[in-house]
Amino acid sequence: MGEGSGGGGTGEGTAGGGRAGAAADKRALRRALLAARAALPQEELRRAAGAVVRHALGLAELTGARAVAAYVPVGREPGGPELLDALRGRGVRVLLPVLLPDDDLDWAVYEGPGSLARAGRGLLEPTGPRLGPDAVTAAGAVLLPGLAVDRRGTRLGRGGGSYDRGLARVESAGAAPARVVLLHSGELLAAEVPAEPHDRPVHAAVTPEGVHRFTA
Ligand SMILES: Nc1nc2c(c(=O)[nH]1)N(C=O)[C@@H](CNc1ccc(C(=O)N[C@@H](CCC(=O)O)C(=O)O)cc1)CN2
Ligand SMILES: Nc1ncnc2c1ncn2[C@@H]1O[C@H](COP(=O)(O)OP(=O)(O)OP(=O)(O)O)[C@@H](O)[C@H]1O
Repeated sequence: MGEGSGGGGTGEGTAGGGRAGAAADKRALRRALLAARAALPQEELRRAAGAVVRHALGLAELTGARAVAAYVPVGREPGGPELLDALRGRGVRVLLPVLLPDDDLDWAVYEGPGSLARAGRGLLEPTGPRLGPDAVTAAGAVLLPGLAVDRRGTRLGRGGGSYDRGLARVESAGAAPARVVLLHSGELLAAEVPAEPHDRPVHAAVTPEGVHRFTA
């Protein structure tokens, strides 16, 4: 069933339905989206951060969730750390990812701004006890990073397959938390994001404009 070892490979880059085609198309789309993020003015980033946090905190999907898997936005990612503090202030157990050497994710509980430390790749990660990769299965909702989503809810991530693996564990455990991606304006695409069999669509996307829900 595999697509060969390690996922790299040569001879891709041409359009066409195969999986190598989708992976190459994802890489090209990622580059374009990162370039667009890099061009966003500081003022827009500030405005977007506040609006995304506000809309995210209003999500019905988060009401009643005792644990929420989230992440610490870094660089030009939408949202801000206030989201984590606000959730924690509601008594929610906020789980944050710790990137493992193979790009899989471990998880630890968010214990406040002082409990984060700089890690590789510009990330801010929790310093508390690691709960193991299966800890994400306890989340009642998952807030995901992403670069874009299409109208079907297909999400484009950073390319590590980290969240794809986490969501596969969640599914194997029989859990079905809401999956919500946080994005900038313009990252809700009219064009389709190339989908691969391992991709799990999100239920909603939060942008500075508001919440967009997808029907499965
Ligand atoms: N804030 C945040 N945390 C997260 C993720 C994420 O996307 N955002 N991840 C989602 O899976 C995992 C980390 N995966 C990552 C994969 C690639 C790069 C990356 O390409 N970094 C650039 C430098 C940062 C930049 O874009 O400026 C690099 O290494 O060149 C970063 C994180 C877990 N934690
Ligand atoms: N459940 C899984 N188990 C193992 N590898 C996986 C799984 N899901 C995806 N992968 C691998 O991860 C790699 C990256 O996948 P993809 O480009 O879809 O990542 P992404 O969705 O952009 O990243 P992320 O999930 O971290 O946001 C692919 O090579 C894929 O085969």
